[in-house]
Amino acid sequence: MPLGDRGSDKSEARFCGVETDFNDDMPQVLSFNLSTGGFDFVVAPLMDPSYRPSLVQNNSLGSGALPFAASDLVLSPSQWSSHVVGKISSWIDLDSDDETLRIDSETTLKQEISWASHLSLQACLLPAPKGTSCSNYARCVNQILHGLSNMQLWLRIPLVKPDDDSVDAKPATLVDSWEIWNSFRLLCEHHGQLSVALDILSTMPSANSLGRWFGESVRAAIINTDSFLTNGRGYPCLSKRHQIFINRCFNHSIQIIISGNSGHPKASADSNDFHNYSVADLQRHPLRQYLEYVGHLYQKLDPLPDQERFELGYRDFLQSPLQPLMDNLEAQTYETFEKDAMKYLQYQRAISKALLDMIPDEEASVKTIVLMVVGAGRGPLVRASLQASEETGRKLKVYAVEKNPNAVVTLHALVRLEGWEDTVTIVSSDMRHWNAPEKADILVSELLGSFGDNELSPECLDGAQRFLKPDGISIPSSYTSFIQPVTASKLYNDVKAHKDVAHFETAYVVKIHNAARLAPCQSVFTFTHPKPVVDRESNQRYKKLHFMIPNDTGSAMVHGFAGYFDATLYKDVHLGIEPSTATPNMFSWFAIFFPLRTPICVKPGSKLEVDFWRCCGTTKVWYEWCVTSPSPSPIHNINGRSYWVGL
Ligand SMILES: C[S@@+](CC[C@H](N)C(=O)[O-])C[C@H]1O[C@@H](n2cnc3c(N)ncnc32)[C@H](O)[C@@H]1O
Repeated sequence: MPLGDRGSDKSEARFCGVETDFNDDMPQVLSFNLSTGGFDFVVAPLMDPSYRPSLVQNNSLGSGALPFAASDLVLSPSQWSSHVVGKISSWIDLDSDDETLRIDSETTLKQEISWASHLSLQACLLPAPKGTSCSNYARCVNQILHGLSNMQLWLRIPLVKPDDDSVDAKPATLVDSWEIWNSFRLLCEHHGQLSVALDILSTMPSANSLGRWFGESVRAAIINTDSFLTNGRGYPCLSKRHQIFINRCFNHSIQIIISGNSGHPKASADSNDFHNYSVADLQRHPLRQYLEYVGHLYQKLDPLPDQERFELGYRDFLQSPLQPLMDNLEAQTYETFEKDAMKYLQYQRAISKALLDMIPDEEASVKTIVLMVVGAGRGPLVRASLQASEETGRKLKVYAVEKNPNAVVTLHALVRLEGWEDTVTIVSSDMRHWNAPEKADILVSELLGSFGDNELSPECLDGAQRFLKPDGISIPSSYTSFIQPVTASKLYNDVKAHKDVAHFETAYVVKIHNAARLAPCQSVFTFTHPKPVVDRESNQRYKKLHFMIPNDTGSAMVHGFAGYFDATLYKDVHLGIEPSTATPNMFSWFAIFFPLRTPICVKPGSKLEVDFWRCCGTTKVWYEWCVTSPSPSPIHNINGRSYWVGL
């Protein structure tokens, strides 16, 4: 379905559909709901609900033609595909004990999907599984999925989760509907074209349990008119909890579908009975008030900040991490870094503090500090250092060391352009091999990846430490990586699409958006510079982590781990992307994602045990990771066979 994202002009956003009953006048259904109603698409049955294959055969009525709602000719191909979602007959029950019903259901489901494919519909809405056991339904859908081209199948799932402490819950509602979805998609092997349409009821589960749905493949939220309240003026409105949920749906590009009959004084008449309307009635679609209310919620959202708008295209898009040591970065990569004013401001603050600590005011005019920017790129940290010198009145002698010969060309140009001749010396060398003519008071570097040490800052700074004075300062002075388990079905399916183990054993840089964070972050590896004597041996690390899954979220699926870093530049000046302490308005780093080959289901209140290793060889550094509880996963990326960072 066409769908505007929150970055586009709000007036053009398209996000709301309407569910209709069976009607064989498809052009009228479309024009009434799209033109009069203002909806963007219609969820319409494809077949007469009274049709049963067994009855047709028994009565020998079959003429070969099936009782579809309309011939393909009544709408243009683009109308079918852009404005109609096929609604599969809701009577079907593929797990019924009644064999006739079961067989009729399978036949009908396959006929309807085949017809929907013929019409090139983008999606079909599958009725909710009738009970908790849905294996035959899933088998049949799985067969269909394996023969589908592009169509999405949206499995209707009522949004229910009984509270653990609810005493009055009826047995039928004692099922967490996420469990139904979970068994269905496991039976269908996480097929990428199977997603969810959540039926929003008048009562909402707890906010904590709702969160996990935003990491699942939810395409639509169906709000029944019964779930609306009536405001003081007789118009439909939603409870605060519903509003919060719908706002999150907008933010996750989940389309809204209005379903049911008008039950509010200011929105009268039956939406499906438009044949009996007067001309005046037809001016006003009975569900239009509901749509307008949803539109009003959308309009009320705060506009996305510029940076978020800019990053819309990167949401959930997997990228290979940079290898700035092994590869030479390109001009446009440097340019992107250089736009991140916040990053350099933090460095300038840290350098200023260090300069002030190093030289008291009375010695400022007689002493010169030797500062080396190692991995200078195209010079922004040189500039930040010179600004700190100016700000504090401390004199500097700067060396800019860079191993990328192309960036060195720019550095030489900058010396002339910015008048750095008397202060800055450019050195074209790998810091690990440079014979420095003197020792440094301060080493400034930014060799950090999304996971802190993953661009080999530890190894590079180990090499540079030779030319730092014994009491010298490194900026950053330390950095720590963090991980947290996430539900991220989109990322998981994108990795899976490569159909090989290697992609499941690779870490990706990604702006994680459609994800549910299942437990707070925990720290993984820390590196300190200059390297303390106890650490001198190696940069190998091993950490076992225990995540507690909260009690009130319900079960959830772990598709992998989101990774972040936080760096202490100097004393209290830090820089990082760990969500609870992230530096605001900084965009140089997205998170990193470590996938799991097989997603792992975690129960509320249970413990998730994860192991992470940082391994070092003579030519490469790599991570290995695994889950040991609730069930063991294979150890990923053994010997760095799939993903490594070159030294
Ligand atoms: C992440 S970039 C940062 C560049 C620049 N400081 C900035 O903030 O825009 C890291 C830079 O360090 C350089 N670099 C990485 N390892 C190095 C090494 N061993 N010796 C010298 N330069 C290195 C890379 O070529 C790259 O220019």
